[in-house]
Amino acid sequence: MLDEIIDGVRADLAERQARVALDELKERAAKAQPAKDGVAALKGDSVKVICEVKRSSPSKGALAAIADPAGLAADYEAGGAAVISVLTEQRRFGGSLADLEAVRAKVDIPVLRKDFIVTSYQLWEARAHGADVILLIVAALEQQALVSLIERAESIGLTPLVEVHDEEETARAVDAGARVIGVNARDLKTLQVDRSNFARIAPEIPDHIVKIAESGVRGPHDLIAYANDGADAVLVGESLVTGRDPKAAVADLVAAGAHPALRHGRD
Ligand SMILES: O=C(O)c1ccccc1NCC(=O)[C@H](O)[C@H](O)COP(=O)(O)O
Repeated sequence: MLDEIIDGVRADLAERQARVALDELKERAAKAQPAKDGVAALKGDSVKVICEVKRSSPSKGALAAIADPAGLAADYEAGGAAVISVLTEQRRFGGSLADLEAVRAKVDIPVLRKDFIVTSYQLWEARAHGADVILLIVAALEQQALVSLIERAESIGLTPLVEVHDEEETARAVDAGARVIGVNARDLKTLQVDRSNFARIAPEIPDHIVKIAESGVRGPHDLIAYANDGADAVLVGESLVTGRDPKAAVADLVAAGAHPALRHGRD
């Protein structure tokens, strides 16, 4: 699945690279408002909530039309989201850089470009379109590429969220210098969600690194379970975009994440 997605990403990327020169992106990035600090947004007494703009997915197909991604992001922000995640991959997730730019223009909190990043060109694209945080998927990158993308992202002000699925990828993320690691519960081969991944892998992540539990959060009970296993933040897509009231759903998650009982061990 990952290879198939990345083949499509590379084809779309080649088309954009033929249209937009790297120097032009760098000029746009220089004019963008300075990147917000993703690490600061994800740390604190409470468990933070990253809310995703997600139209469709390989595992579920169409989820929600989302005619107004910026309006949805504004609802997420009003509900108390710490970061907005915008899927910009087009073929499987129905996203775009235009979505990223619209969301950036609407909200004040950091925005994550969630995509399958394989070259530094995509980092400049992310910055030029207003992203503050970018996703790097360990399974999609050789170690040298991972190290250099983390360094390049940091050098242009982006916070890399480094995504892992198992212990080996976690060791690679730590060695590469990740400051934020996301453990994705969704297996990239079977697309099945196994929430117990986080509890197994979190102890391998050093304390100074921000820990994010990604995928499969259906409501406050899943946030609480992830928090009890050491999550500093959760990343939520499907349950928010398919629910009736995203703002209220985010507020419920944020309230659960702020419960004093979860503070034990986080101070
Ligand atoms: O969502 C998928 O089907 C998927 C398949 C292959 C690679 C990535 C995929 N999703 C990206 C994500 O990581 C999720 O959108 C994100 O963690 C939110 O998950 P959820 O709350 O379960 O929608």
